Amino acid sequence: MAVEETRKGAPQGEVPEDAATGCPGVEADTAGKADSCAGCPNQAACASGEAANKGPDPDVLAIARRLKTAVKHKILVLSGKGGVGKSTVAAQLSLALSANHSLDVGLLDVDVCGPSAPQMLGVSDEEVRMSNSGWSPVYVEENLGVMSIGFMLPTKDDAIIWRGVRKTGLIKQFLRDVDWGELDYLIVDAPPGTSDEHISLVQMLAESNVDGALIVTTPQEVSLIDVRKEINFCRKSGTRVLGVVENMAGFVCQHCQGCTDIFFPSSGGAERMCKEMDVPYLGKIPLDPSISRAGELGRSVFQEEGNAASPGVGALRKLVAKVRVTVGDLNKSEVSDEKSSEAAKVGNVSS
Ligand SMILES: Nc1ncnc2c1ncn2[C@@H]1O[C@H](COP(=O)(O)OP(=O)(O)OP(=O)(O)O)[C@@H](O)[C@H]1O
Repeated sequence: MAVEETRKGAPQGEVPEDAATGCPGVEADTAGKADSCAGCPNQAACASGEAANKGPDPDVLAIARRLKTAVKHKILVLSGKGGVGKSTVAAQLSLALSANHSLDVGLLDVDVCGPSAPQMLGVSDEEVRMSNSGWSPVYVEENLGVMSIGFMLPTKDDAIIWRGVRKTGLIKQFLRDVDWGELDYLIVDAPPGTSDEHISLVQMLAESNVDGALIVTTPQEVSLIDVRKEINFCRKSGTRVLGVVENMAGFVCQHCQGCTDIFFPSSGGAERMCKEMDVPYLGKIPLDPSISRAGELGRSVFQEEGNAASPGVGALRKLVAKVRVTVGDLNKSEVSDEKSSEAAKVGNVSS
């Protein structure tokens, strides 16, 4: 039915068999970019021009030249809903990886409406510089660079009131024009949801060998509903789901050690949803004051004094190791060695 409707609206021969309802046709200027293209299996091929044999989009190729081989692992950090801790996970993952001085790490914050990486990495007063080879990231450490639209706003309180096209244009520029050099990891903090910017991000990276997406949720059904959509979006766009991490899952009282579910998992939480949707579950991170304090102060939660025993830190540490195993940077035996190595606790195992 959907395909029939589609075919009525587009010139003969231009609509793929499995096209989504409202397909504008593979030759159209809006091919792969129209609202109706969201979730269509041909979206990336149409957007790149491949479906119409127009040849791939030159920007997609330019991004691939920059990132495909120079950056070993590219991980998108996604969430269905805002405020679930996506930027916190992206920032702490970057900080934890870069604690291993043999790893070069970049954090690209393309959450254009709520850029928080500069604050979470403690570099909000820095400015981005332009060089002959592109924009230079701001360096938190010698082996940790960050790029965010937050650096380009005149003041911290300025809002970005841009239409979708301009936002997606900026994301494209960030992917194409930031000179990261060689990296072991590029962590991309994406906008929440499955918005236009989000779709463009995946399209723009279509030729860059992205490892996959790490999806952050809270235990509540309101967040899980959106995560299911996010997982379906990943499937349709050919993005591997590296796993789902359940953030803010319980609060452990520092006085009595009792655990309270602040965000009640009414439908069984993320673990059950992962089983139902057949995607990896990467574990829980509790609500932990040491995590929010580290984010506020722009520091690594792993290196803050007195945090070693806090439940959130242990959970984040396990997550970092699981992510490294999932992308093939560590094997499981190296992870078990981690338990006896203090340095390895922040993912500091030679790769
Ligand atoms: N496990 C946690 N324990 C304590 N505080 C947390 C935890 N995770 C996140 N937070 C806090 O929750 C707030 C929201 O987190 P964050 O900004 O990372 O969410 P987000 O999903 O990136 O939001 P947005 O999509 O709106 O950018 C922050 O103040 C952060 O410090």
